[in-house]
Amino acid sequence: MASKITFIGAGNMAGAIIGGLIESGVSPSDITATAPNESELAPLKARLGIHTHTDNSAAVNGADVVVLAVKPQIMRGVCEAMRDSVQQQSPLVMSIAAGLDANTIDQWLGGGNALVRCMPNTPSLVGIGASGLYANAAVSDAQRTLATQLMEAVGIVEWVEEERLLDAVTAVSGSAPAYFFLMFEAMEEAAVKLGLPAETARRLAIQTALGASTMAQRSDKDPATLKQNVMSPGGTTERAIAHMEDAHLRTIIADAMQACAERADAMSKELSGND
Ligand SMILES: NC(=O)C1=CN([C@@H]2O[C@H](COP(=O)(O)OP(=O)(O)OC[C@H]3O[C@@H](n4cnc5c(N)ncnc54)[C@H](O)[C@@H]3O)[C@@H](O)[C@H]2O)C=CC1
Ligand SMILES: O=C(O)[C@@H]1CCC=N1
Repeated sequence: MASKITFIGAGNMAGAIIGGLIESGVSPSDITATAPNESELAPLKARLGIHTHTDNSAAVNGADVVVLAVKPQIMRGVCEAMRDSVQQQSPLVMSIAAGLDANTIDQWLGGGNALVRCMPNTPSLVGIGASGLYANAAVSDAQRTLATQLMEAVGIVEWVEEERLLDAVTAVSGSAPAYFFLMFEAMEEAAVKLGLPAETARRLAIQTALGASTMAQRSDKDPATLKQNVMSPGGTTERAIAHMEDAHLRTIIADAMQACAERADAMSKELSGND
């Protein structure tokens, strides 16, 4: 992928994707990242060897892809300030912001832009990301391929043909690393109560999640069958799972994901001025 990629914003998510891209063989010299302060950029430049800039408009010059990686709440100001550069350069614009619709961002950038919305997640940092992508009508087949290549460098990619489905992607993968981290916290706390040292409990819980994920990915059996295979009749797992079902864990997860998707939709309306 010999394309010049500029990241507007150099925080958690941009850092995760940049780290993954370099890990996958993209040359650091093809990557630029921006932030308002040199103090935030200097460690990134030193660690990864990428170009950095505090001027967004200047950083857009020469870019084939511009990844918008600032917080949704400041996206409007950031886009409007670099509108002229984007219009002149006509790069593929990729927004990773939660809940900001493609049309709104396109308008903030002057209109007529080829725009891909992407919902990534932080495991992109270790090359095991999961991203949902949506393209507006101005995106060419070649640009779709480029967006796919970019995000496949840091994990798996699923395209959605309806933009509203990105809210569901946010609920199932964008925000979801945090659900699993919560699970690790809870399992560690519970194991400590059962007498294990915290460090031992953490290592066992994390390794078990990795093992379960890897098994689920490689197996031709569905998760329900894999679960059943752990549950000996009258045994220990059956008791634990019964507790989770009785406590309505499925409903808790469904409600949490519904709240997540609704928040993405509400943010979009608030920030585009359509609420
Ligand atoms: N953190 C996550 O797990 C995920 C985040 N996202 C989206 O990614 C975007 C970024 O989120 P995070 O990386 O978590 O935020 P962050 O706060 O870590 O990073 C934001 C970056 O924007 C920079 N910035 C602020 N003002 C700027 C300006 N005027 N010009 C250029 N850069 C500027 C900051 O210096 C910082 O580097 C958000 O829109 C969020 O919705 C999407 C999926 C997952
Ligand atoms: O919490 C958020 O708003 C962002 C979007 C998905 C993950 N983090």
